[in-house]
Amino acid sequence: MLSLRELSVEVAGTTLIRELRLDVGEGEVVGLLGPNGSGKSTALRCVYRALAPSGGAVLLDGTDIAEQGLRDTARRIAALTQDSRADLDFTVEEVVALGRSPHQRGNLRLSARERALCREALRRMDITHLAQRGVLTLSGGERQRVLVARALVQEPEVLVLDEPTNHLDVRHQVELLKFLRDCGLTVLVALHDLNLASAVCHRIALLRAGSLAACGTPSEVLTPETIHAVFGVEVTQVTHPVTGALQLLYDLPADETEGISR
Ligand SMILES: Nc1ncnc2c1ncn2[C@@H]1O[C@H](COP(=O)(O)OP(=O)(O)OP(=O)(O)O)[C@@H](O)[C@H]1O
Repeated sequence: MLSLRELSVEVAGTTLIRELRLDVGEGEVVGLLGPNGSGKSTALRCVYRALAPSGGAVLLDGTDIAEQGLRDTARRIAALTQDSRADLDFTVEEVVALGRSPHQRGNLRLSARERALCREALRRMDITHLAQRGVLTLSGGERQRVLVARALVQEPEVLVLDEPTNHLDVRHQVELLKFLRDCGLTVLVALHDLNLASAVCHRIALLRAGSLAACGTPSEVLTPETIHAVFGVEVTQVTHPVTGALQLLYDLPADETEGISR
């Protein structure tokens, strides 16, 4: 269980996160949603320890992660972040293998089991055909899938992802989110697409100006009233005719669309 306990972040006298309290149960997928600048990335940075909170704590199975070594945390929490980089002149295969580094000491020498793990991650992310390509030659979406594969070979208990669907085409967005739903890991994922979040997340935590505005199942949180209060847009709720998932249609005012040439 991952728990954010009254997590607060203050930078240069400005409060970016205010006493955020959130639990992500084992095997649960929780979506972190909210407008630009509401604090999603800042909260996630505290979880993968790129940032130390000014108050509160991040607990993993009841233990404050700040009391563990960074390597210990990296064995248990893998992150795909907006700052994740794959800009070394390495092949895809080499970058994915780097996911094993928290489990190793000294030179990276993979066992047969670890090599099989890497092959499986390449297959899952549909990048086996890119294994020998230099990462610098990849498209944004291909590179994003390499970073997810690298996180998977870390064999974490918790996956933290900051807008992982960035750069992905619609097929790979759907496949990644389906994978997150089915992988059995504890997942905390920042997303902008409310409909994808509704389809994949067990629960949604909605941030507004660094505070929790709402938290609950997609149908509890993604109400027209809450969406209007937090994002300032009008939506209509519909039920997906096939999956039964709650989906939102955005109500664009007619007078503002009249001028758009078709
Ligand atoms: N080091 C910093 N110093 C000052 N302000 C910061 C710092 N880091 C983040 N902020 C501010 O904190 C707020 C929250 O930023 P954050 O990146 O967490 O938002 P977000 O919800 O992830 O946004 P987005 O949806 O645009 O990715 C923003 O207003 C940002 O400008």
